[in-house]
Amino acid sequence: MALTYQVNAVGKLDTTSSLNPKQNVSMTSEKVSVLCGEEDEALEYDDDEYDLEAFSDADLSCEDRAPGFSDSVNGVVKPRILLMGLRRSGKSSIQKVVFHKMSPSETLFLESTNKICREDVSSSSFVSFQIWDFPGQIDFFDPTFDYEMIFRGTGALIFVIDSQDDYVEALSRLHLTVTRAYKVNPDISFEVFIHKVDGLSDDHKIEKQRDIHKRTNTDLTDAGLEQIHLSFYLTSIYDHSIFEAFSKVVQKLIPQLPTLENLLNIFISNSGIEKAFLFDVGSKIYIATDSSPVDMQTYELCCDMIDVVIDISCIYGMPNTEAGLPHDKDSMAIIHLNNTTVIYLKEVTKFLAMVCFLRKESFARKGLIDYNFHCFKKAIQEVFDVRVKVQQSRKLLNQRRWSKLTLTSGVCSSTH
Ligand SMILES: Nc1nc2c(ncn2[C@@H]2O[C@H](COP(=O)(O)OP(=O)(O)OP(=O)(O)O)[C@@H](O)[C@H]2O)c(=O)[nH]1
Repeated sequence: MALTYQVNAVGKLDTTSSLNPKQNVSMTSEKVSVLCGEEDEALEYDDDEYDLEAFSDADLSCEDRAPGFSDSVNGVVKPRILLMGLRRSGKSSIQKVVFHKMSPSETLFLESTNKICREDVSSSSFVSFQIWDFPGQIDFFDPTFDYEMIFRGTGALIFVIDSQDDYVEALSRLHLTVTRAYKVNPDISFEVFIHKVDGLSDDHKIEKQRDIHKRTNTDLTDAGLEQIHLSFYLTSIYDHSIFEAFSKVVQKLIPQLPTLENLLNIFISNSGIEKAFLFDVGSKIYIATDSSPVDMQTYELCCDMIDVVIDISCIYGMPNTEAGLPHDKDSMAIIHLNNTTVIYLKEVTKFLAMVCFLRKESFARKGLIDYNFHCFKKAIQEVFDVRVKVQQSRKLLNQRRWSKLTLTSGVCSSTH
């Protein structure tokens, strides 16, 4: 099923900021060399030839069971993102809004979390991780809480601070959490969400961020741990800031990020495109963008476009029985804004979509853009292929290790 529609939207987008798509471009794949910038004609090709779906799967489920390490047995070790913070700081709301499409007002009725809630997020081969939502009252000194085991397999630790509340206690908890986690695993990226900023004025937000930043760094320096780096984000579930912040956290866990960025740089510089994002459609997390700066307004427009595409697909699209989605890898959408900007969305896989910003004049060369997009898709498939191969060999290795272990323990028990 291919969805093609055009929406004339009235909106104002500042596209005057100079974007320099050519910076930091380097060839990463042989296939990329086929991207062309001179030709201006539509080229025919068979899009179905490259079936990226074979490498994608969707699994979004909240599990109440106790955390375990079964994934490493399968060879697929998903990076873990921990959501920590004081009670009622907004941890579960963040998870529900970003990954379950819960409307922000519904979070008012969320019950307090009383045990660790683990959730697998695998929207595509690139977006694959686990989120562990911790109850606010977790006690590190409780002997039943094995924090070493938890921090050892963690990729990112998000600490949520309620900015509308007094944050003195939250800061001492943050310090305790970060120092403990760092001692167990210095590779964790520490992310601090200064949350619920929707109730604050712009000046107030900046002031709070500066104050929190200063206090945490002073505490770390006093403890002789100034090498720990914390990243700060101002977030709210009532706007796009939470999606943007989560995008940045997830990007740090994607080892192929530099390759994806290079591919996007090459794609836009050869297609007359000003900005391109690679989105995980389900969560509206962007997993990569070109090297030009991201402004919030552009990101919000992308999110709005994805919402429009999903809504129209749900109403008019035929459900894809295989994945249960109303859109598929051939879906695309074009929105013309009234300031000569065009937003072009094209699905890369069932779960990933590219959203591009370009001027009307550049869009006249749609044939060239589509051809370059086709090459981009091929190059991405190569990156997927490498990843799949690595995972398969890891799986094989682990299976061998396990069968050896079982054999040894079997021999031991029979000799007793
Ligand atoms: N104004 C505002 N309120 C928020 C925001 N995020 C969450 N909340 C509210 O904060 C309250 C607590 O949210 P929860 O998600 O249950 O908090 P929690 O950290 O999971 O709480 P525990 O499970 O007790 O640890 C709810 O009433 C939410 O509606 C936000 O960005 N802005």
